[in-house]
Amino acid sequence: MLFPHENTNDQIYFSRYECEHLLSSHGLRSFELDGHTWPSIEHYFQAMKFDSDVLRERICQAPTAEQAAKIGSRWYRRPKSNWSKIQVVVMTRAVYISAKSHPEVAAAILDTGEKLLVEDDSYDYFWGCGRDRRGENNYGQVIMKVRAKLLEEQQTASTGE
Ligand SMILES: Nc1c(N[C@@H]2O[C@H](COP(=O)(O)O)[C@@H](O)[C@H]2O)[nH]c(=O)[nH]c1=O
Repeated sequence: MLFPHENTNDQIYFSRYECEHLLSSHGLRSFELDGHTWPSIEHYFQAMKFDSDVLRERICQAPTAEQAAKIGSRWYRRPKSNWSKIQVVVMTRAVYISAKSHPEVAAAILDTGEKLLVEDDSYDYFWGCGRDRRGENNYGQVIMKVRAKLLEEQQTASTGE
């Protein structure tokens, strides 16, 4: 059986929905960004789909990331027109700021070393790897991008540059 996650020496499979996992976007670890306090990465990401302050505020107030995702779901309302172009950058910002606000998140990301990080979602071929593992894995890519930046910052700090 392929699922659940197959972790090996060089790859880590994880789910962004597992709130307790430090690489998850659903964990309730608040951070400040763009003048608001966001309860989770998912809250910020969903709110940024829309220009309406009312809708953003509603998403920000959702008690769980799952509820924030439901309000922002493309099944209910269409995101702003440039969303598909900016969504990965928005997610990257949220993951980076979350890591800078929560040392345990930064440590968990850095702890993955050079391993390939794969968001394990049978249904999502965009953020995850999809059922056949051929998906784009954009969420895994985002975490790896943030990991490279955190590592660079750590190395700069230790060499005193
Ligand atoms: N964002 C995206 C997809 N996202 C799909 O829609 C679901 C909700 O998306 P999101 O709002 O991004 O979390 C997500 O779980 C995934 O299945 N799919 C695609 O082909 N292309 C995209 O650009």
